[in-house]
Amino acid sequence: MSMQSIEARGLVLLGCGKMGSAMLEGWLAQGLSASSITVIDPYPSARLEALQAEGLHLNTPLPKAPAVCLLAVKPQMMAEALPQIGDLAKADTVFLSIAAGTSIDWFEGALGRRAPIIRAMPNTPAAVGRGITALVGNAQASEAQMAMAESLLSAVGQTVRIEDETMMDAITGVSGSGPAYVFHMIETMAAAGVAEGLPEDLAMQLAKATVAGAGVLAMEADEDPSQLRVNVTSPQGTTAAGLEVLMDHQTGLPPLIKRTVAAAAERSRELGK
Ligand SMILES: NC(=O)C1=CN([C@@H]2O[C@H](COP(=O)(O)OP(=O)(O)OC[C@H]3O[C@@H](n4cnc5c(N)ncnc54)[C@H](O)[C@@H]3O)[C@@H](O)[C@H]2O)C=CC1
Ligand SMILES: O=C(O)[C@@H]1CCC=N1
Repeated sequence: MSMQSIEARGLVLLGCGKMGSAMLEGWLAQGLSASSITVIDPYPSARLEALQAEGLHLNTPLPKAPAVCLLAVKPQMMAEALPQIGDLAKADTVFLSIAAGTSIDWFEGALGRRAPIIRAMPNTPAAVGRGITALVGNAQASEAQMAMAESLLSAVGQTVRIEDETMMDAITGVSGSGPAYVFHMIETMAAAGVAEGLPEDLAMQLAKATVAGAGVLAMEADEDPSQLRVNVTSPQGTTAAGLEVLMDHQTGLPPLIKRTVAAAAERSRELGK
């Protein structure tokens, strides 16, 4: 099964907030037609309402047997929201959850043990086709259904299949939440530039372009990120002076990022309880 079968059978999106809409924008940009998508959301955005003119179904009755139902409400809202799509558990529909923390076992309890369920953790760069999504399926999710979910998710970035669902907490801490850390890095670099005397606009332009450029270089270069770092660093130069602060094992980025990712992973574990 591929994007064509999703186009033909339809896709239901339960909850279309920040992450759901990031993925939706990515799919629309990839050519999935708005008319193949049904969104269920009690608080639709103006963008969703506008997409109705292009054929998107908003809070309408569901198609009988959509290829996939993406579950994208908050973990705390999932139990309340699921009855709206419960009937699809009798159809040959794959449930694809992106909810942090919420386990496959929990979904099997809610939707029935026979339902094909795939748990995924995407991130918001999906909106520009540069996301990364990890996914793992239950025993009922067939290879064809896993491949279908992968083709849907790979339309908005990279995908990686995992075998061990418990890795999802750490994955959430690294890549699910990770864009927020990087955005904060941009904010703090820009603020630091202002503190050094730059105008705000220029500092933000420099910070954004630097993070974006370094990200693309990290993806495209043959060298690994540590070598790319070395390449910037002239002996006794400016970067060496900066990195001495940033790489300090007590007060620098390594212990800070370790604690940051650990706190996010721990919250993911808590959400699963
Ligand atoms: N924001 C992110 O970067 C990421 C979020 N996630 C997961 O995606 C899910 C959604 O997160 P966000 O988009 O950030 O939250 P959000 O709050 O922006 O979106 C949730 C949407 O669900 C809707 N909703 C509330 N009750 C509903 C109901 N009963 N039926 C249908 N829709 C309902 C809300 O109106 C809202 O539009 C969460 O489970 C989160 O763990 C996963 C990866 C990254
Ligand atoms: O903050 C959250 O809980 C969600 C999951 C990963 C990113 N956002």
